[in-house]
Amino acid sequence: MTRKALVRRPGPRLAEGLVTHIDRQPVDVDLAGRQWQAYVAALRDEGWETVEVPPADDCPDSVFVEDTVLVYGGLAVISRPGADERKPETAGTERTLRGLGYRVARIESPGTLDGGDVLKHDGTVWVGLGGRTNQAGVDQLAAHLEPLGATVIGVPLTKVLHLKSAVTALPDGTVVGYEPLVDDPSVWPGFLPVPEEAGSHVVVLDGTTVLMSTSAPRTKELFEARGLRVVAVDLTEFEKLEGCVTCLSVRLRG
Ligand SMILES: NC(=O)NCCC[C@H](N)C(=O)O
Repeated sequence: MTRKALVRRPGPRLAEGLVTHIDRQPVDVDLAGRQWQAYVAALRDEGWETVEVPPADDCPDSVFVEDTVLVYGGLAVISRPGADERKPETAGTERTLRGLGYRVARIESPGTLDGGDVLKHDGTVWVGLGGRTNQAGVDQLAAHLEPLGATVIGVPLTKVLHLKSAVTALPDGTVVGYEPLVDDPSVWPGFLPVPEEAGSHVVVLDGTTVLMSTSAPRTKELFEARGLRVVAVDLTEFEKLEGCVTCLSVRLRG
């Protein structure tokens, strides 16, 4: 299996990125650049080839490349971000994925969808319906993915920015989240509560390894006790903008 990850380097306006559910804190753009380099290095060290999407420096939030697309098998569904400021970010992602040979579909108006609202595991696709993604966006995504065998399920989301700000899945499919921020944990049988908000966010690197933030040391121990290997990176400057470990890349498992 080839493992590639799309990334997009942070632009000079990063500190102006959107904040919705948390208070704005000053972002150190130089430190963010170093944290991004370390994130990319961690992916490479774990055997992922990283592919840079061309910068979109007019868009402060462009580093959060996950929001611009949803990839399922050989299909790239280009998103239509719920925040108008972020809509121009999708063009570069589309060019890059076409260049890699992906078929392309698009979420069209009046639909909106952010990639961060989409959690996939084993043919099931949960989509957070809240601030950034609307029902038309979910319906369009379902129309694109159901012919490929996926089951698409809309999930209410009110407490955080994106579904994957609340929950992600471990390699075995166990959905993890910080309960105070999850609207309805009963959506996922076997839901595993974690003790820290940043512990909700994992990127699956392989069948036994996850990437997560150093901001969740107790959750790291919990995952290690379950037999997982955890690679941890500092993401403080992106966390100040409601970003997390998932949103800085798009994982392509070819
Ligand atoms: N998928 C993600 O979790 N994306 C984070 C996006 C954060 C950005 N400041 C935004 O509000 O759109």
